[in-house]
Amino acid sequence: MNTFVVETRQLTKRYGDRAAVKDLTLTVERGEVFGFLGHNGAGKTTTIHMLTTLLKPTSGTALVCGKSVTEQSLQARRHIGYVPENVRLYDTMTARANLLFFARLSGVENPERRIDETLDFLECRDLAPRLVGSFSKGLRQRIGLAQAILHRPDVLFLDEPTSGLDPMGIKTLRDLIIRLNREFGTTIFMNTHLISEISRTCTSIGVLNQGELVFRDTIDKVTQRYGSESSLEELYLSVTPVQVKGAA
Ligand SMILES: Nc1ncnc2c1ncn2[C@@H]1O[C@H](COP(=O)(O)OP(=O)(O)OP(=O)(O)O)[C@@H](O)[C@H]1O
Repeated sequence: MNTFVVETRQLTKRYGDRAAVKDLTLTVERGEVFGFLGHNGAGKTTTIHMLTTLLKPTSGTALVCGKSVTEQSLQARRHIGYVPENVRLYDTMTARANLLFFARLSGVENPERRIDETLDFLECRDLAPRLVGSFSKGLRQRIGLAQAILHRPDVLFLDEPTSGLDPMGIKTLRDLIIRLNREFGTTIFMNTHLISEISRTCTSIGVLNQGELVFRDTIDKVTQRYGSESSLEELYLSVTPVQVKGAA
């Protein structure tokens, strides 16, 4: 049986004559916590948008749980949860009303019960009656995460999930991601530019540089070969050389 949850072949997105993502061939296996690392503008968000069916690739193919994100986007979406960098919620509604709205949109059965179970899992049932407009970034993120897993997706995509969070918020989110992976078996695909997050949370890593995949391995192998977190940083910098504008 094919164990790949994400499988891309020469996936490319061009804007004019510039490739934001170029010939990306990548697989992520079921159960992995995959960290997708790269400088600002490397093409990480563009990749996630293509994989979550939000953006049409220029060329190449991408399957999520065996479903093409272009030809079978509705089927693919059933397997996908997505937490964008800035979670979009209705500020004038309570957390529960937001979740009910999304649960009904995605056809979740017994939505009230599922919302309670999800909020309990995320240890934030107390947020349910509160207006989302009053929430800190960390609490919005938590409700965004609840929304993304209401339908129990096979794979959860997170775009820079720790951006703007304080150290406690980062730790809470990290623990939740790890629990989600261990207890629900959810495969995680996480964009980040924080090497510390990769080494603490991920089981495997891919590095994107100027739209191209320049490194892919498991964290175990990386640690065996390169040792500590500072060596991981050296590895990252060595595969993502800074391009100086105007240089030959
Ligand atoms: N709609 C668009 N039109 C033109 N260029 C775009 C568009 N969206 C993204 N790009 C360009 O594509 C490249 C990749 O952008 P992307 O947002 O995917 O990078 P990223 O790795 O997610 O960066 P960051 O960490 O800053 O979010 C950048 O050069 C960006 O300017």
